[in-house]
Amino acid sequence: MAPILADSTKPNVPERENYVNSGFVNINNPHLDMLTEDILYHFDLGTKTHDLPSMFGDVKFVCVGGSPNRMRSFALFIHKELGLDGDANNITDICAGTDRYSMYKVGPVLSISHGMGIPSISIMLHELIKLLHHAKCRNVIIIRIGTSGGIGIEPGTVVITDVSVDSFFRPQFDQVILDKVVVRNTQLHQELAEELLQCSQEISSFPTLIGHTMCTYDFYEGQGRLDGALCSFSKEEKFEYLRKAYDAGVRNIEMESSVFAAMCHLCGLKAAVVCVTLLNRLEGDQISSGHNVLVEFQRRPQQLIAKFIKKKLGTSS
Ligand SMILES: O=P(O)(O)O[C@@H]1C[C@H](O)[C@@H](CO)O1
Ligand SMILES: O=c1cc[nH]c(=O)[nH]1
Repeated sequence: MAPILADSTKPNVPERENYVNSGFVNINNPHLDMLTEDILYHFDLGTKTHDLPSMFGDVKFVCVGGSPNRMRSFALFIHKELGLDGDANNITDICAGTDRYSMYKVGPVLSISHGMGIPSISIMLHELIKLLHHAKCRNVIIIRIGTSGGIGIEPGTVVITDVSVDSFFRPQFDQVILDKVVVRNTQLHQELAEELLQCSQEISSFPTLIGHTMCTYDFYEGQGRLDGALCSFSKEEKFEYLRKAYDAGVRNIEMESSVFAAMCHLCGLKAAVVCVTLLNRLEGDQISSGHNVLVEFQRRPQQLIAKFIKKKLGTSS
């Protein structure tokens, strides 16, 4: 068993100040100072090949989500919502030189895909956080707009995460570093979550709530599904587990929030996780709603975040 450590990478400032440290991103890696060039390999960007401050210095909102198509749609949507000049269809993928992630910039909004699961979003976040640092961005808000499985709530409900919990309902992310397990905090920014909930009250077309989000390493066995290629537990055991999760305050399950919360927290980025629920896991495992319903569900977090961004920019009517 690897030794378990409390996190030693924590910036040496009180919790609250972590978010107001001149508004810059807190990078906590002394080795970076030794690099003459930093290549953000999975973005196909670099400090010598690209002028990152002029390309990204004005970014104030970063929205991330699993699918490249969703993040392109979000970029087109936010372009329209912000009433920006030019033809949105000309928006190009900044990461077109690689097929790992897609990235679109629309005014002060960056929309990036992160793929599925903790390893994929974690790589993207390392490079994104360094990009924000190199670009000297300040006061950035980062929001994951995703999909999830709900527990005991109506499909289509949008859940704003207060804390991400692991499969044992613990508010922590266990990062393996060398031969040690480093335990990291997975609290999301509470005021931001409240602000988003308030914003949602102005949208009457779908329910929104704040709750715990369980982050797993897998979609099937890891989320207690009976319909994977492998399953070693009974239907009764599945329901007992999901009911325990509900009683612990979990309202939805997805696969990225824990590392997202942990890394953003450590780097002083104000972060939120806003996921729509595609089904109620107490009613089934298969995502059987029609294509149009699922498309409409996926737009819900986008609508909420567009409203929030417009409010923040003072452009909402
Ligand atoms: O960002 P998305 O909505 O793709 O994230 C959830 C969690 C997994 O990555 C994926 C599973 O279908 O959906
Ligand atoms: O059930 C679900 C649906 C979407 N994403 C998940 O991780 N789980």
